[in-house]
Amino acid sequence: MQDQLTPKAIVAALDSHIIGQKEAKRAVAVALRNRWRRQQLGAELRDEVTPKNILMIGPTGCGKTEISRRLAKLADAPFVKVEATKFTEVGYVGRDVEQIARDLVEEAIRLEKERRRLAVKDKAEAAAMTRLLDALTGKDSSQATRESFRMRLNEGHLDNSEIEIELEAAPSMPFELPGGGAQMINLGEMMKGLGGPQMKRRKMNVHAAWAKLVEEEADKRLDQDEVSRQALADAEANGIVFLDEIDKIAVSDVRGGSVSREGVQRDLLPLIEGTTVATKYGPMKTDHILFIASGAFHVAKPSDLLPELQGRLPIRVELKGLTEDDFVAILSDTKASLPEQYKALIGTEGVTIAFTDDGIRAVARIAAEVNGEVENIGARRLQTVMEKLLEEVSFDAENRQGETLTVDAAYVESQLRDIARNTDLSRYVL
Ligand SMILES: Nc1ncnc2c1ncn2[C@@H]1O[C@H](COP(=O)(O)OP(=O)(O)OP(=O)(O)O)[C@@H](O)[C@H]1O
Repeated sequence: MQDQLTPKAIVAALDSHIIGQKEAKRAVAVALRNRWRRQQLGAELRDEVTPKNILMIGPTGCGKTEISRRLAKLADAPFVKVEATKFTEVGYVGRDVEQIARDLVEEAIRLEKERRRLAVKDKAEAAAMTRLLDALTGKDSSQATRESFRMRLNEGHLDNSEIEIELEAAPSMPFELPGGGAQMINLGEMMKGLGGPQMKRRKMNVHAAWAKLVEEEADKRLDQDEVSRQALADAEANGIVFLDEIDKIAVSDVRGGSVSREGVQRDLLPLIEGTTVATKYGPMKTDHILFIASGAFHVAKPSDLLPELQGRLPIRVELKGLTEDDFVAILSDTKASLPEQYKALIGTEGVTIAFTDDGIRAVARIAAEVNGEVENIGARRLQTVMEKLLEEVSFDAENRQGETLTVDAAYVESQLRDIARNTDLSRYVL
């Protein structure tokens, strides 16, 4: 799978979700491909090749996070987003930036469990069904009773019935002791030594109970040590960290109380240059994490960053502010676009929504106008505009079953024109 993710294939996949921003897409595509290329090298050279981190420069809401998140999803890579300014807040101390690496490992654990749960799904479901039937019919119930309940369960008839089931009380995963990630105790193992994990009775509906039981049975079948080992390796080799608002820590002028911006840059540096962070799953090397830093750079310039940091973000790409035409394309040409989402949601109530081309154009125009007059929040504006546009039908849908609502320019005007014209009002509503 990974070997088919050539830069062109990656860009094509990103194109179905993100309009424009060609340069940024190419940069992340090459960065991802370089990871695969590195894996093909001999061990000696492989260690020498470090990622070329990326600095994305562009206004808010133009696709910086979206490109990075989609890239991670495509590569099935662990991904975390952090606001760089978070570390300038009062109460933060230097070491806290290491939390970024720990969060990345947690994310890798989640992904690894998800992959492995799939492999044990059939067995876990069978065991969960036995426990569910025990709870519903009693352990000694006849085969016939169990069969009839099994059928009703499978058909979903019992989904909303309340049931009491026994679930593990303590999580069977290692936890961290205060004062250091390297020390750890495996609570699950300790519990086993004491005669198995503690169970706790809980009431919930059958639907929720089924999900919990399957998860518990799947986790029992996972080798937790193996999960930790794989996840750690995955975070080290494939992790992607998105560092937002890097421009806001570019000028070292904050005094009095909060951590200075330059201080935060200095703290981040070892993480980006490559260091080892103690996590509860073991030490993690950060050398090969891909960092994508991003910012609008309206005031500060990339050259205001510490020289060492500039050197660690060698690939610079500029993303453009989005225009009305881009908004039309975002609404019409992306996968699972907002209009498609609303159509499907309202469709569940038996109401059909039909967007016409001039309706879409009108939404795009209003979004662009409000961005120009109030504040430019990029494509995020489309969400507030669409929400307001369809507020009435969203609320009323149950009384309009069988109807078709045509969203054309006239309808958009009627719903939004007054608000859009009134700058004060649109400041609050759109
Ligand atoms: N070029 C684009 N094509 C399609 N959708 C976009 C585009 N740019 C932004 N969006 C949509 O707008 C929303 C916000 O975008 P995103 O989170 O990428 O902003 P950003 O550029 O990272 O801004 P910030 O720096 O403020 O986080 C997302 O829901 C995204 O889907």
